[in-house]
Amino acid sequence: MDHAAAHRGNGTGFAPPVGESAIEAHGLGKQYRRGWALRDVSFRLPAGRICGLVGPNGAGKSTLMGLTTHMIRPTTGDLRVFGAAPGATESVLRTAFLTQDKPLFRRFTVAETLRLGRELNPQWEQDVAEGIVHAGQVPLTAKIGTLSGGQRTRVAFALAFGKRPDLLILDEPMSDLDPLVRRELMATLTAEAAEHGTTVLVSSHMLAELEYICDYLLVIANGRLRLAGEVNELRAAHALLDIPGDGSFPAVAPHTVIEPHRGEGRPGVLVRLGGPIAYGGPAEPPTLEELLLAYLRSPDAPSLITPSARVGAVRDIIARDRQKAVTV
Ligand SMILES: Nc1ncnc2c1ncn2[C@@H]1O[C@H](COP(=O)(O)OP(=O)(O)OP(=O)(O)O)[C@@H](O)[C@H]1O
Repeated sequence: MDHAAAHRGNGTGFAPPVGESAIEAHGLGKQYRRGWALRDVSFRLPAGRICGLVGPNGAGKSTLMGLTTHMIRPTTGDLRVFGAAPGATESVLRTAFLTQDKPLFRRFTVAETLRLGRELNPQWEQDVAEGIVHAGQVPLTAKIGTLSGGQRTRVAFALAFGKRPDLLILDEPMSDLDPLVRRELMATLTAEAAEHGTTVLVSSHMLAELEYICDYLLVIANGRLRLAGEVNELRAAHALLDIPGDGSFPAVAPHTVIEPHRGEGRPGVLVRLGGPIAYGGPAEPPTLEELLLAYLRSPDAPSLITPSARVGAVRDIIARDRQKAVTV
């Protein structure tokens, strides 16, 4: 699923060409009194991708989203949204952020909430926002405070989509939705993203659902980046082999064992491939869920960043910015 191919911008005049970075982080870190929430994180998220952000509780996912939306300032490093600082007007206009707590004014009606969205956002699309609200039979006259948690989430989704952002950031958006509504809103998400080339960064603990919507992936554990890149490339870089997981089997030599004992019925050992598979037994690519579970269970596994997710050295970025400043 390459949403970049479908990109046609949002009429803001900021439409990213194919190949542009939606997010670029260089040596990004955030330190609190208790320690580092995020440390030395460098990656790029190409525009037009739907990217899952995965990691255990406390891994640093919300911190990364907060840094991307200028709600948190970095301790080290640098982050750009479509080439601009997160607090710059260009980035703010192009980004919508749906937080875990989805703050809405409880005394406003749904219609008033959407009106506020329209007044605050120059690119507002009332039809899109109302369509999402109507699909859930949420009355426009109802006060936000009287809605169920799931209905409030739907209104928050309508606000985020109505803004018609180039970058949509969703922090565990689906956790309070019933399975049917989750499916419906995921279908809305993928259809909107494909039609408008929206880049989506979505954090979730629901691994099977991420498989359904994501074509790109960032995995964080203990504040550090473990995996980054296209789902297909990351899956293809691994295999499930039917060998002993203790490294005693000679064929494991060029490969790195990520998880030795999965115990889930499929061939036993998940390896990162280091060369051709040189044994006659079964070798299957892992599903996205199997890959994610293996990395979540093995937080010390070496990191893997595919070429499209790699960034240049910070000095290249500084040189590029200087060049921009000269040519503008
Ligand atoms: N304002 C803060 N002050 C101090 N520590 C913080 C603050 N915010 C986050 N942290 C710490 O930073 C680390 C990363 O937290 P973060 O909320 O980014 O994790 P997360 O991956 O989003 O977790 P979850 O899946 O539980 O939502 C945690 O150890 C957390 O306790």
